[in-house]
Order: sequence, then C-alpha cells, then structure tokens
Amino acid sequence: MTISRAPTPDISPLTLKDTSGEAEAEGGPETFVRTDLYEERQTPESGIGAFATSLISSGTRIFCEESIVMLPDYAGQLELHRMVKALPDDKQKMFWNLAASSKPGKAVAWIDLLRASCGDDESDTFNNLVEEYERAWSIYETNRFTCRSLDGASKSLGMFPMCARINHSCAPNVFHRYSPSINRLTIHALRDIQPGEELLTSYIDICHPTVIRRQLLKHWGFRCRCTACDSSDDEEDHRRRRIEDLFNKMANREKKRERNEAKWTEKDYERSFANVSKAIKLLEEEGMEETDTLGVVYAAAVKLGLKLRREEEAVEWAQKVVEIEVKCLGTDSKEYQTALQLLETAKSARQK
Ligand SMILES: C[S@@+](CC[C@H](N)C(=O)[O-])C[C@H]1O[C@@H](n2cnc3c(N)ncnc32)[C@H](O)[C@@H]1O
Repeated sequence: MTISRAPTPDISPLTLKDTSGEAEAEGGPETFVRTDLYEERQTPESGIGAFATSLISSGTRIFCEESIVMLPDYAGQLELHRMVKALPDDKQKMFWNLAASSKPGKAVAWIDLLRASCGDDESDTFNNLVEEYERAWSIYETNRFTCRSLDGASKSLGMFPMCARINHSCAPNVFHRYSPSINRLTIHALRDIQPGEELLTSYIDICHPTVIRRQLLKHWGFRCRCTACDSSDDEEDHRRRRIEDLFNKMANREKKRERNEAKWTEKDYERSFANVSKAIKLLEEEGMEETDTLGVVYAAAVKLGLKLRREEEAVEWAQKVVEIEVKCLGTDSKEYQTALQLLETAKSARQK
C-alpha cells in the first residue's frame, strides 16, 4: 500500500534543518488500536472493512501499530517467506489471514533459487511450497505500507495487520503514514466520523485524475466506487487534473530556482506563489482541505511568503500547517516538529 501524499514541492534551500529525528526512537510508544471506536466487518464487495462503532472526532489517533514484517523495498519472495516463518505463531496466523489480491508476477528467478536450495526437487511437495511462497507474496503486495526513514533516504515496506483491514477511497476519512520517529504506522481521523461509517484511507495519491487512479488501483484488483470516482461531475476531475498540473509546475519552478537562485527575482517568486495560491484554492474546492496535502502546499506558501515579505500571512499559513500536522500525524511526528520550526521562523521574520 503506497502512502498517499501529493508530490512534495522540493524547496530544499528554503527548508529548515530537521533536528527532530536525530534521536530516532528505539522502541517507540505503546502499540494501540482503538477497538473501542471501530470493529472489523465483512462488506458486500470489498472483503473485510473497519467501521466506526461510536463517534470518532477529527484528529483522533485510531491506530498506532508496530510492524510484524519490515523488509527493504528490493527484498523478494525468499526473504519474505523466511521472515514470515520466523514469526511467533499468533503473528504468522495474522499474516496468513490477510487478504491476497495481487496475481503472481512474471519474474520466476526466485523459483530456480528455491529449487536449488531444495536439491532440485520436482515433487508435489515442492509445487505446494511454491504456492505457499506465491500466496505470501500476494498477501505482502496487497497489504504492505511504504515506510520511509527519517531522512527520507531509504524506503522499506512494512506489514501492519490491524491497519491492513482499512479499505480504500479516493475521498478518504482517515489518514495513514509510517512515522519513523516512533517506528509505528499511525492512522488519524481526518474529520468527525459517525457511527456506522466505514474507515477509508487512500492507497494512492488522491491528486491524480480518475483515469490514473483507476490504473494505479489495478494493483489491488478492484475498481473504486467512491464519490470521486463515480461522480458524473467533470468539474471535479478537471480540478484534480489542475491540482496535479500545479504540483508539477511548482516542482519544476523550484528546480529552476535552485539552478539559478542568484538571478531569481521578486517577480519569479510571485509567479511561484501564484501556483501555490491556485493549488490551495483548488484543494479547498475539491474538499481536500481535510488531508495533509494541503499542509504541504501551505508550507510552500509560508516559505515563498517569507521571500515576498508577506510575514503576517506567512504566520497564519504556518499555523495552518501546524494544525494539519497535529490532526494527520500527531505531535510525536517529524512533520509536526518541522511545522513548529516553520511557525517560529515566520514569527521571528514578522518581528523584524
Ligand atoms: C489492504 S486490503 C484491505 C482489507 C481487505 N478488504 C481485507 O479483507 O482484508 C486491500 C484489499 O481490499 C479490497 N479493497 C480495498 N478497498 C476496496 C474498495 N474501495 N473497493 C473494493 N475492494 C477494496 C481489495 O481486494 C484490496 O486488494
């Protein structure tokens, strides 16, 4: 399951130093899952899902789960199987009970390696073993979450069996992310969720237009029927297309600025800022003001606002970033610490 996040505009020269992660938590906080707030239930078309059993207020942390399997993104079938077999019985049972939707891949080199390690066995026992490896891989591909390191340099894939029961929507009501500072996957409510509502997260970047989202979701073997996908409103799709375009423009302009910082004029910053303002407006119109994508864009607005001497507004936007990060990721996240630093920078620029 890929973490959904809008393409982050890379404005590294303006980025503040992140000191929050220097002491990466060794054990992290207690693992908890708020089973007092939701229950797992069979759905008619999407397998098992998680449903609120009482009102869940916006910003509530519903899951703070530790992985049972964590592998580098280049690991293959043999490493996964070895890791699963090394789990205690109760965790192995949890693993094998998860959904398996992906089809076996075309790459079969791992089967030759397995055969070699089994002494060139061609028996039914070997064929059954291959099937077991394939099933493990399918479970892994269906349920894994992307886990980035604190500096973002490395990527692992983790299995979090309770969180894995959350189905997908392109108009999600919860937000998931692996938090390296606490070594847990957290899931927070993006808005108030009423009893009986299904908890739905997005497996993909929700800023893509419908045709791309459909293509990406084929990995999980279903066609999404959420309000965004089934809407007959072309305007909605047009807005998501525009949002994606704006993100690309923002990133491209930033790369240009990095290459040519000395010659970058106020007018250039104004142009970059215009893209950011349009993105904020469109995200709000598209009802995405509840996701952390808006936090990413507001953070870009703060940094550009400071360059344009718009300190008063920069403080307001930075406050929004802090609120969004608390809601989506909590105060123990690296993103929250970075947002606090951004707010401090904006406040001190305002005082000057
Ligand atoms: C991570 S699992 C989610 C939990 C899963 N429903 C279960 O029974 O364990 C992902 C799988 O759930 C199903 N799924 C998730 N969201 C869905 C949706 N919006 N519509 C249909 N199926 C969905 C697909 O089979 C997908 O491969």
